[in-house]
Amino acid sequence: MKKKTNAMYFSATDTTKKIVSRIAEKISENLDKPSAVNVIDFTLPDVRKEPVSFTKEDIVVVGVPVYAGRVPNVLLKYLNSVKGNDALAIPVVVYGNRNYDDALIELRDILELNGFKIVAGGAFIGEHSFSKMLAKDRPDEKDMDIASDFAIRIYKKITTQDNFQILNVKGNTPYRKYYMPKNKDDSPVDIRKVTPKTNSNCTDCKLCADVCPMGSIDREDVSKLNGICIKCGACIKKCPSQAKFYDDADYLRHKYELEIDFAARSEPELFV
Ligand SMILES: Cc1cc2nc3c(=O)[nH]c(=O)nc-3n(C[C@H](O)[C@H](O)[C@H](O)COP(=O)(O)O)c2cc1C
Repeated sequence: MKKKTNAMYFSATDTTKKIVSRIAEKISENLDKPSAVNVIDFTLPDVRKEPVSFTKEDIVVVGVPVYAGRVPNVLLKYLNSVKGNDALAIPVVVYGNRNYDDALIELRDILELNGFKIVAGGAFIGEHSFSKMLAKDRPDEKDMDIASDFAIRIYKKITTQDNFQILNVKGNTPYRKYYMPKNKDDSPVDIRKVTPKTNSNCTDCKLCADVCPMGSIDREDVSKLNGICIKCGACIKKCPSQAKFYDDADYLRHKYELEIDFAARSEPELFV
């Protein structure tokens, strides 16, 4: 089969990257003439300035993390600009063990509207961006095995079918509103304005500025922000000196509540 496999993802703390890469590699391995997977990692802002288009020879595994139960809104402009031209697509969302709500159905719809044919979709679990406890170290080996089996089912579907009808996935239409955390009085709180602080462990290595998906961390003074913070966790989790942290009371309360309320393990859900 003359198809080219692509892994396309946004992944601030690498959980989405792991799942999407495994699925794409396994599909590619199973093709008659496996070629290296083409990677489009659109985590950093410069990559999102480049136009992307595919052809009907492409299979594209597209992954995003779930933010507030939806596709991260900061990615909508870029995702809407990708041209499918009848390429086959596999939408994948990765969430932090709370819920993926309407993220998968939203990603499916975006890709479909962009001219992709949807073969299958999946929701996987990754360590929560806000926490080192919630879904700790996921995706783990069990998740990766499920991703591999999913890829084999996708490969079989692609090789036995050429007409892809609308794929049913879990989620509501119209989509529900962006999920909002609650404060101690049970009122919704907006944590969008929360920004990371920098402590004296900082060695000024600039890694945080390099990995910020919004390009917001000032390279001259890494304790300053020149743009928005999406709370993606990249600067916090990737800092080699544990110099970045959040101290906002509502944010910390939300993180603690998630760790307690969603401690029970969720499993991936696949739609083929
Ligand atoms: C702003 C924000 C909102 C999030 N909202 C949700 C959510 O609604 N449900 C959930 O289970 N996880 C949520 N998460 C956690 C991420 O979906 C999860 O940790 C994911 O694995 C991160 O992917 P990445 O490692 O590729 O960045 C959220 C994370 C962030 C940063």
